[in-house]
Amino acid sequence: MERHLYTVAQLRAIEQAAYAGLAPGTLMQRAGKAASDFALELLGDRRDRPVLVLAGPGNNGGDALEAAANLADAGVDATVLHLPGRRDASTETAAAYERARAGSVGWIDMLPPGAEWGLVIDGLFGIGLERPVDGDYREVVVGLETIRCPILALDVPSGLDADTGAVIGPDGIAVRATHTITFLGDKPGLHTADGRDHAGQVRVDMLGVGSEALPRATAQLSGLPLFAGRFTARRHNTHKGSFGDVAIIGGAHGMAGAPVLSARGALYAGAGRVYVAALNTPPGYDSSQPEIMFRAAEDFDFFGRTLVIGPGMGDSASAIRLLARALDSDSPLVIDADALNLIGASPDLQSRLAQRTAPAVLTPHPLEGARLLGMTAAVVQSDRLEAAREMALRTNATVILKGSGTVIARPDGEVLINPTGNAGLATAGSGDVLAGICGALLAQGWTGWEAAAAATWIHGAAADTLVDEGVGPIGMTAGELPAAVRKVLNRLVKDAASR
Ligand SMILES: NC(=O)C1=CN([C@@H]2O[C@H](COP(=O)(O)OP(=O)(O)OC[C@H]3O[C@@H](n4cnc5c(N)ncnc54)[C@H](O)[C@@H]3O)[C@@H](O)[C@H]2O)[C@@H](O)CC1
Ligand SMILES: Nc1ncnc2c1ncn2[C@@H]1O[C@H](COP(=O)(O)OP(=O)(O)O)[C@@H](O)[C@H]1O
Ligand SMILES: [K+]
Repeated sequence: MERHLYTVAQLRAIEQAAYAGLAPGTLMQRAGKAASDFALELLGDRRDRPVLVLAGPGNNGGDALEAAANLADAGVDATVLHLPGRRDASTETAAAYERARAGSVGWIDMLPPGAEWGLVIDGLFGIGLERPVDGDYREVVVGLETIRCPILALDVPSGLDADTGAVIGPDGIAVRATHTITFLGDKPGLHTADGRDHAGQVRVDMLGVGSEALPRATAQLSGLPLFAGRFTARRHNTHKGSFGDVAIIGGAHGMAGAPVLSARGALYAGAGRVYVAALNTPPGYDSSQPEIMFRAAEDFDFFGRTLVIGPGMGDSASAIRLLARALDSDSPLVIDADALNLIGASPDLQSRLAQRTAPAVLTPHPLEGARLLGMTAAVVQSDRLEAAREMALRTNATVILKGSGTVIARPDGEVLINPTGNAGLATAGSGDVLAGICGALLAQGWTGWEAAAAATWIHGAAADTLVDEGVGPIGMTAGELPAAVRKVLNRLVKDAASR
């Protein structure tokens, strides 16, 4: 249940249904209690430090007022910066205000410059945000940028769109929280686009609402339960043919490195045999990875092989011919980089792709995705889930829309958001490695959906391991990923065996 991600429309329905069976104010009191408990946990043994509580005009502000009253009752020095707006508050929020007023909470109406806080609680706006944060609200959010203490956002960091993870407005601003406690179900916007930077660590509190009251979520956070069953120990009586052939098709003149990175990704993710089918005259061998076999792409037989097409492939007539041949083949296919751009520009290639029956996984970054959809990258980024769904529907393929909080979509509209990975991956070639890992999993018999979900998760987890070891995020290179991927994979298999 905690993996499920709900839209604002779904959350409103959950909220209404829950409301009907409870005394007025119950949900807000529960939200306030969950928030103050988390705040006390974050303060730890620094409970003597003052806490600033930002309370906005709506029910998110009501949650904040409940939390402030609870903290004051617990002996914490809690100060509320109250920005109630012009509309009347809801009955619950008005009650929360009265409660906070009656207690020992302090009140201010602007951020005192230079004040130091042990914790800030952001209850300006939640899922009711209607427009960019401006005026006094904006001033407060700007003021928070210089405050050095944990910031706990209630429900959603104020200014962030809970559905998309985009900061609202062309020149928008949103609170950058270190932690978010989110109510009645997790939200996609906390995990993709700007979401990861603004939400920090996310905790979900269902406010006592049981899973029977929840609608079916079409989005969820990706994670091991979705594919852990695939991690089985290798049998002894196997050979290289048991683990599939992967061929990377790419490497036009001057771009020979890209398919080699994909090939290493495939090799370290367990493919039995790995080829680079190069468009340009292939090198004899790769001295640092002599296991990779090089062939000329035009003469290469695709039959019985999993293909990763696109890395460093260019847009020559030969590239287009090879792509058409790959699309028409029965081989499982990962389509990356230049191959995506070629498909975006050709209705003929688009229809060949849509007619395939063997698995196809597309791995666009936002600009490649924009070319596929005939829009700008900014529009793709403004709603990554919708863009990925649209691409999957149009191409009849599994789509991995890369970037912070990679979105994986399939044609029936189901989406996953990947929680692993970090900005160390923002370096040339890391996408090539991802395509190779995905190819290796397809070659080992995984479905497109499982391969896409697991490849993305493992790729991100490998990067997280490297950061833990001090190898990044700054200066992490794509070439360092494959060995880390191998470690992650073997650990997963070992963990699965010991369960
Ligand atoms: N209604 C319920 O049953 C519950 C609601 N909860 C909280 O209530 C929140 C939703 O409450 P609301 O629907 O009142 O929405 P919000 O509290 O997010 O904000 C809506 C209010 O802010 C104003 N507003 C929106 N954008 C603005 C902007 N950019 N500048 C200035 N004013 C702006 C609106 O006119 C409205 O008055 C949730 O996020 C959650 O925190 C929780 O207490 C749980 C239960
Ligand atoms: N800031 C980031 N946080 C998490 N993952 C990232 C970030 N930046 C890039 N990535 C990941 O790194 C990879 C980059 O792929 P891509 O843009 O195709 O690069 P290239 O074509 O150079 O290999 C993708 O898997 C993407 O999701
Ligand atoms: K908030």
